[in-house]
Amino acid sequence: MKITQAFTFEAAHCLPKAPENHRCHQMHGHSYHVELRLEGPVDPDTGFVVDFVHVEATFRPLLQRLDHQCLNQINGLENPTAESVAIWIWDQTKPLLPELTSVKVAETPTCWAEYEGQS
Ligand SMILES: Nc1nc2c(c(=O)[nH]1)N=C([C@H](O)[C@H](O)COP(=O)(O)OP(=O)(O)OP(=O)(O)O)CN2
Ligand SMILES: [Zn+2]
Repeated sequence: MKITQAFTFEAAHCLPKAPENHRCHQMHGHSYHVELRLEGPVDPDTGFVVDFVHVEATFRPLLQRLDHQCLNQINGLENPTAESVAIWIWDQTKPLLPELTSVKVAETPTCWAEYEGQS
């Protein structure tokens, strides 16, 4: 069974490795949309794969590190593409939520990166 929980945060970023004439080279902001997907058997007692309340409580401290921040100033996010934000979230969340199978990070409703580990 797959379950997904969605979160949002507001943040500024620039992409220093993009060419200077690239529109994302300059500082700008996004309303980021994050989806955490978890997979596992449904516990016959609770009816849950993992309690959404537990997922939210586990992810909240990481979300607070991102929300209303300049992502470039966060360790490991010096080049904060959607891809690198997804990997950063995965690396810190997977040890806490072993059932995690995918992290999706959308900068806009039409652009996102999805990371499933090790690629
Ligand atoms: N593969 C990637 N390509 C780009 C990334 C990325 O993270 N991974 N990021 C950007 C910029 O952050 C850019 O802001 C992305 O948004 P954009 O497509 O430009 O959409 P905007 O909302 O900023 O602009 P619109 O006016 O809505 O088009 C670029 N590429
Ligand atoms: Zn951007």
